[in-house]
Amino acid sequence: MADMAPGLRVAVLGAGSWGTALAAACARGHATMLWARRPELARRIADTRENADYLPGVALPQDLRCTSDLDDLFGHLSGAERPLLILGVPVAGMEQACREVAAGVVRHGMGDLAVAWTCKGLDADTGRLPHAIAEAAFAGTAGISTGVLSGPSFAREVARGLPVALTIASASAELRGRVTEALHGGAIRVYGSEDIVGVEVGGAVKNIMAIACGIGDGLGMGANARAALITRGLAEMTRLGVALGAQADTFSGLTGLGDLILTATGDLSRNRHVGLEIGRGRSLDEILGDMTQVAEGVRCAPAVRDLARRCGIEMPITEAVCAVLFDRVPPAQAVSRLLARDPKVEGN
Ligand SMILES: NC(=O)c1ccc[n+]([C@@H]2O[C@H](COP(=O)([O-])OP(=O)(O)OC[C@H]3O[C@@H](n4cnc5c(N)ncnc54)[C@H](O)[C@@H]3O)[C@@H](O)[C@H]2O)c1
Ligand SMILES: O=P(O)(O)OC[C@H](O)CO
Repeated sequence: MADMAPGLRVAVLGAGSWGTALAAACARGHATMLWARRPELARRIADTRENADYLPGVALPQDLRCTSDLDDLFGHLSGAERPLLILGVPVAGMEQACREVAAGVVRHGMGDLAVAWTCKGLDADTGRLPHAIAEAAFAGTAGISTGVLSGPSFAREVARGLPVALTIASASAELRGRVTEALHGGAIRVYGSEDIVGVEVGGAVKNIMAIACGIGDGLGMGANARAALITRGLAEMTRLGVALGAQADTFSGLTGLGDLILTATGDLSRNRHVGLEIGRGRSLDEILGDMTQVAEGVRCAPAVRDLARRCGIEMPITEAVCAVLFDRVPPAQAVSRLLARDPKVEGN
């Protein structure tokens, strides 16, 4: 196919709901290849033009190529003037994906590759943000520039061509330019940022707040409680982010408040769904057992809580979510504990 921007070629690693939606969006203007971990899924997508496991009912562009062979993916990218690789894997797959990327770059002798990840969370074992995982995995491999793509975006809506605004954060203007060219246009707007830490902290913490709001709604706590959780959740997110070096105003943008509102109130959210079901009285094991897609906030909540404790940052809603999910504290009791905290000055 003819590229709208000659020289830009895109690959997406990870054929879950978000990777598939992004690959479909990129394929409308640029030569794009999607990599699925399971060969059987890659074959089915190529044959049927549908990812029935993750985006059933969505017709994928005819031009989108699909593979399960990483060498196909790097072959597709390595001949390009301006190659862009988008990582569509969850945070649990980030380290392995980055290692595969570093090995592929070396194997294919690539001197330039822009890599943008899309996961929203932090490493459940180490508390590292995604950029720290990438930095470690890419150390010693020349030519890789990096960034994080985030913002309020349900995959299913993007796949249907509904309007969305995203943010690409990177120190590299060239990388921000490639991601913008790959996605901006039609129903998609892409904004740039240099605040990688702020964008990553927003993405990780909003999932926990969506679980909290889901719990509140599942308990029937009402709209006032939901607004309070969103607002105080934003305060928690901002405190942690600023302590880690983020800019405070990033949290009033798309990847902070924007994504928090979407995920905490939108019923397409998997994290909100977990909270709703907990509030209605189901157990976490039962809920997760019924889900085929990832709810990043569940694994991420204890890591955020522990990181905040190490930084001396108060995150009472995050603490409450962890207590309900993992310490068997009844949701109503966790709410009572939150309400019983000492009065304080707003803004702190
Ligand atoms: N779905 C959305 O609306 C959306 C939007 C923006 C960002 N995100 C973020 O994108 C990331 C991916 O989410 P998703 O919605 O596509 O998830 P998903 O559950 O739909 O799909 C996950 C994909 O990653 C693969 N995967 C799972 N664990 C893996 C591992 N350990 N190593 C390699 N691959 C692995 C799965 O096979 C699957 O292809 C998450 O961090 C999510 O928060 C999702
Ligand atoms: O379904 P969730 O809760 O993972 O949210 C999806 C996106 O992150 C919303 O921006």
